[in-house]
Amino acid sequence: MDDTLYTVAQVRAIEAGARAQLAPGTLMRRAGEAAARYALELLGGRRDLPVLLLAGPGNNGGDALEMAAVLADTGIDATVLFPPGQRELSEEAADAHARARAGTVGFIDMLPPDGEWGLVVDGLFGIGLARALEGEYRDLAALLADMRCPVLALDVPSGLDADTGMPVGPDGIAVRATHTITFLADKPGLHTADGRDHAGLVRVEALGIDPATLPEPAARLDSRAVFARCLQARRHGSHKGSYGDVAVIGGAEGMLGAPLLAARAALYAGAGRVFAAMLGPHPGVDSVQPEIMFRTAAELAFGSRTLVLGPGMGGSAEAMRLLAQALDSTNALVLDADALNLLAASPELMARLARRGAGAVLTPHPLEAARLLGVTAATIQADRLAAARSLAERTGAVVVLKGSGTLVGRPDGTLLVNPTGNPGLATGGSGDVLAGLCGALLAQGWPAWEAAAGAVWIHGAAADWLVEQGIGPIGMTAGELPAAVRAVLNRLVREAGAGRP
Ligand SMILES: NC(=O)C1=CN([C@@H]2O[C@H](COP(=O)(O)OP(=O)(O)OC[C@H]3O[C@@H](n4cnc5c(N)ncnc54)[C@H](OP(=O)(O)O)[C@@H]3O)[C@@H](O)[C@H]2O)[C@@H](O)CC1
Ligand SMILES: Nc1ncnc2c1ncn2[C@@H]1O[C@H](COP(=O)(O)OP(=O)(O)O)[C@@H](O)[C@H]1O
Ligand SMILES: [K+]
Repeated sequence: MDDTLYTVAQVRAIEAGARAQLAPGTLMRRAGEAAARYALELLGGRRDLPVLLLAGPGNNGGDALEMAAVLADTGIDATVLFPPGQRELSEEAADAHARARAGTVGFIDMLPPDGEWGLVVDGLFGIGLARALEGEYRDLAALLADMRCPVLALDVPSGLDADTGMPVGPDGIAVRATHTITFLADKPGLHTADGRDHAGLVRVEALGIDPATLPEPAARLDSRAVFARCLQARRHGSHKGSYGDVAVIGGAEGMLGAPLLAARAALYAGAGRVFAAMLGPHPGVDSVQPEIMFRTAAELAFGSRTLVLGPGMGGSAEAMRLLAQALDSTNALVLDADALNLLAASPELMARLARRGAGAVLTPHPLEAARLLGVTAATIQADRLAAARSLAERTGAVVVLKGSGTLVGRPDGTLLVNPTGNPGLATGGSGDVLAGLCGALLAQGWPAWEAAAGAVWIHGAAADWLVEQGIGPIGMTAGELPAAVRAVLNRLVREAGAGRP
């Protein structure tokens, strides 16, 4: 699988290199042909339905014109909406325009109110969008939201920043496509922040460029390949001590649920022994999950346990002391929730974390990340990749920046964008499950990078599996995730070992 993601600047450089080797117009022709093939696939047996193509003033519009010409040649009723007042077309877009005009493509300059289409194609703007959509382009993008047919975006949904996954410009809007065919290489903004809502299903069309000639990507999609080497089948000659201990430290008064969810997730993800070390009053046993061993946090011996600090931990002096002790230890750490808020409030604790070196995974959601970087959550979301990079660099830890298209970053700048998961996870406690799962993988000997990448991917895949069974996205609960995590993890291990007797 090609999992590489390139920034707009990188794609421009790749494009320039390719152009130098090819006859003028070749890339646009290939883009139009590939998009037309995809359109036919999306139409399936309904080739009698008309296709509407919106063509903008730049080369994205040129792709749409080229595509319209190809579709018309195959007998499709293709209509191009080419808003009036277009500026001068590039030479290749002008050629595409002439080809479309020469065939049976219909041209309109306003959207008919009662038009019924089998497919609408968004070829308004691609990677050349320089400012927020305005005027008629903004109106057209908004109208596409009401289409009852598939909407195929060419290269990038118009209005979306392909680097960040956010609409371009303050108060900007972007087309919401059901499908995107993106050219030359995949782009991070199609997979994170608002990107998944705007891009829909993403297909990459390399336009004949050999992927082997591409430079090092800005980021990659998270996939099982990242953590495959850690997917080990269990040995008969093993015991609970072989799979590590996880201690979840949290649970200040009135906040027992969060550490319990993390502890259950650790258990279902295969940790040998799981402790819940509570700062506040706590029961002696979890009657649903009696395997969890309760301790009072002050009495917990860290030993060589993997520590998951933060779920429901609060901001007391004791919480701060435990965090400082954990940071000074050599134990593998997952820092979540209140542990992150304490870190954000204390330059001294941040310095200890940075001094610590490897072995810590931080799992902030955007607001926690904002506190850590001293900015707003909106600033984090405006460029999630930059935020994840900066946090990993400043803390020296592996950073998981949560939310749709979760990012996993490490201090050397390596970045993953997670493609699994769904909005069923937008429910209280799902982050606690992620922290516990990550702790269990660390306890079983996975290095921090693989544990973070694996936990994020598996957590999302578990939620996807629940949705497939009708359990969510609406009403999915965090408590349902651990068993789904277990199912996914066992499947991955089975598949990794396939072929072995
Ligand atoms: N990369 C590749 O290899 C290949 C790329 N190809 C295709 O080319 C696309 C990139 O083409 P592109 O550079 O012409 O940019 P594009 O997105 O069409 O828009 C730029 C135009 O819009 C204008 N403009 C900008 N913002 C505006 C706004 N808010 N409101 C109004 N106008 C605005 C801007 O003019 P400006 O006013 O800024 O001077 C300019 O005229 C790429 O996404 C892909 O589809 C393929 O053909 C083959 C291979
Ligand atoms: N819309 C979404 N799509 C995909 N994943 C999501 C979405 N919303 C939340 N998540 C995931 O759910 C988890 C929520 O974590 P967090 O915000 O810490 O919640 P809590 O504190 O309630 O546990 C994270 O792993 C996040 O990436
Ligand atoms: K587009």
